[in-house]
Amino acid sequence: MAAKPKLYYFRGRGRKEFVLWLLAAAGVEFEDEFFETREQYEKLQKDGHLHFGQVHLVKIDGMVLMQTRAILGYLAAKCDLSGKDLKERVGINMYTDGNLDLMMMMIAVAPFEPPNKKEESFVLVVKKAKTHYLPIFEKILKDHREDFLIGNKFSWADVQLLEAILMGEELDASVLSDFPLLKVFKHISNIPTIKKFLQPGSPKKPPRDSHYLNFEESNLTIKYP
Ligand SMILES: N[C@@H](CCC(=O)N[C@@H](CS)C(=O)NCC(=O)O)C(=O)O
Repeated sequence: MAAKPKLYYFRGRGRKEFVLWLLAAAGVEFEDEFFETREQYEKLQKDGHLHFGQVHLVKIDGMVLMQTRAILGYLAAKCDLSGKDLKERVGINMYTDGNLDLMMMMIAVAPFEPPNKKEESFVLVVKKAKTHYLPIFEKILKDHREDFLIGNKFSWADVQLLEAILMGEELDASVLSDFPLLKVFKHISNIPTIKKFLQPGSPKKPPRDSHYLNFEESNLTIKYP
């Protein structure tokens, strides 16, 4: 990759996290820019950079990219993590899209519930993960009989599944207890690029804390379609 991609987002775990994971797993260096104030974000809007008025935004290869799935699709293809042909690519897209639904509940829905509903919402997300999403991925691995979700090569679908598993374990350490194949799959966290990303001090963001939530709630018109 020629120049380093530059990522623009708020300081905290959100949609950009998926992009961070993908680039980190691919071993691509990037620059991580944060907005600390509403004004910095509005400046991007005023300068006409945000087509749909929202972030995140990635500058790469002379382009300014927006929209999570589009950005991820481009980066995955560029980093050779999107399968060997169109059939593998559409399989990867199906798995990653399904998985994004789960992760969005964890990072963009439950944390923003009012205090009296937050805990209940996290419990519900964990339940959904255990009863719906993880059984699906367990079955995919069982039927596919490979170390990876698609083909026999590490792909963007694997990166995202590991991300979702670790996010789930932050909420419930025993989330994988009924999923033996997912437990084995989790060993991909030993891939050197991923291992590095999981070390303290990497660009990986912690779950949204109350300070960051307060910032978002008072500064942003958060819309999560
Ligand atoms: N469809 C867009 C949604 C982007 C989005 O909802 N961005 C939020 C942060 S995750 C945002 O910019 N919120 C600020 C606002 O709307 O004022 C994508 O996938 O990138």
